[in-house]
Amino acid sequence: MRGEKYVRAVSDAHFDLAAGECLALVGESGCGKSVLASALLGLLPGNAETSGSALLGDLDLMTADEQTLARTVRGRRIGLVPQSPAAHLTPVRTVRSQLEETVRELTGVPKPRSRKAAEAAAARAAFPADHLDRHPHELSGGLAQRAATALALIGDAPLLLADEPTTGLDRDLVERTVDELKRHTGEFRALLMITHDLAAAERIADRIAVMYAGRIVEHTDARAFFGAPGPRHPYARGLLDALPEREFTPIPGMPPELGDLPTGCAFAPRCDRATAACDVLPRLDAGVACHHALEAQRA
Ligand SMILES: Nc1ncnc2c1ncn2[C@@H]1O[C@H](COP(=O)(O)OP(=O)(O)OP(=O)(O)O)[C@@H](O)[C@H]1O
Ligand code: NI
Repeated sequence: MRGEKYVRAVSDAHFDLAAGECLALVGESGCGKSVLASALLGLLPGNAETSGSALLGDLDLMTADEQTLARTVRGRRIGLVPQSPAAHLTPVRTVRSQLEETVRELTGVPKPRSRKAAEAAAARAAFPADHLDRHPHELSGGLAQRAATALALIGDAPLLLADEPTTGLDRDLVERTVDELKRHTGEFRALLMITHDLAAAERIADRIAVMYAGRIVEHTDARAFFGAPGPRHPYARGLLDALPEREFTPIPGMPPELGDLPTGCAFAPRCDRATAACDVLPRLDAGVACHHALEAQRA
């Protein structure tokens, strides 16, 4: 940023994802979820700096050049359901023409047959056929979301990256959309779903990674997280307890500024279990980045 200032949007993120698996990445607004997704696709803004590696098969996405990413990765090896579909769709062209072009480009279906294939792609994402000839600005948020999902599924990519794929959708459509993503993932593809919607995550995720202030603070089996023994990190527990169908108690305070993070645990100022030990940054160990949670586990 200007004036030699740095924003640490994502730090020490580490996870793997196998074919047939769904990992849900959850955490509140601004914690770094979309930055992580953009980094995997080589779509970070020009001033961003990255280090580390992200292997997709043998290809390191962090060091791959733009041509490789553009020609072989985006759409083909990683399908993206973008966070802001209205901004992602081309404003001056109809949904139909964008779907048809994507079908021809990614699947090699020739022009005469691309119309039918585009309609099938729309139907997969529950995008209504009678809206295909509309432009993006003529769509509601939920319809733009479905158009973006339809586009993301066309390339049959082995990894699907869905950034808030259910924003703006009603509950039954949320369920329908995540079920379709899960069905599409099947045995042979992997799904990384970024979401605020813990109910959607519970419905389809095998594993949950909880992010706070740019770090993954808990990474665990979804069944253990939503059922027993439940979340172990105090922040993750707070997220679940904040749900209306649970205790409906919000986490007090606000997340920190990522440009001005404490050296220790970033959640400590909001945590009722914080002690002097939390001045030392807890690393993710046995799936949780909290000194107290680890202690409780060892006891
Ligand atoms: N282009 C940018 N320039 C500077 N800082 C940025 C930029 N994009 C993101 N950030 C920083 O990275 C942080 C994480 O942003 P990100 O979009 O990943 O959050 P998120 O977890 O996806 O939130 P949301 O749930 O609202 O989409 C932001 O809080 C912001 O400080
Ligand atoms: Ni985001």
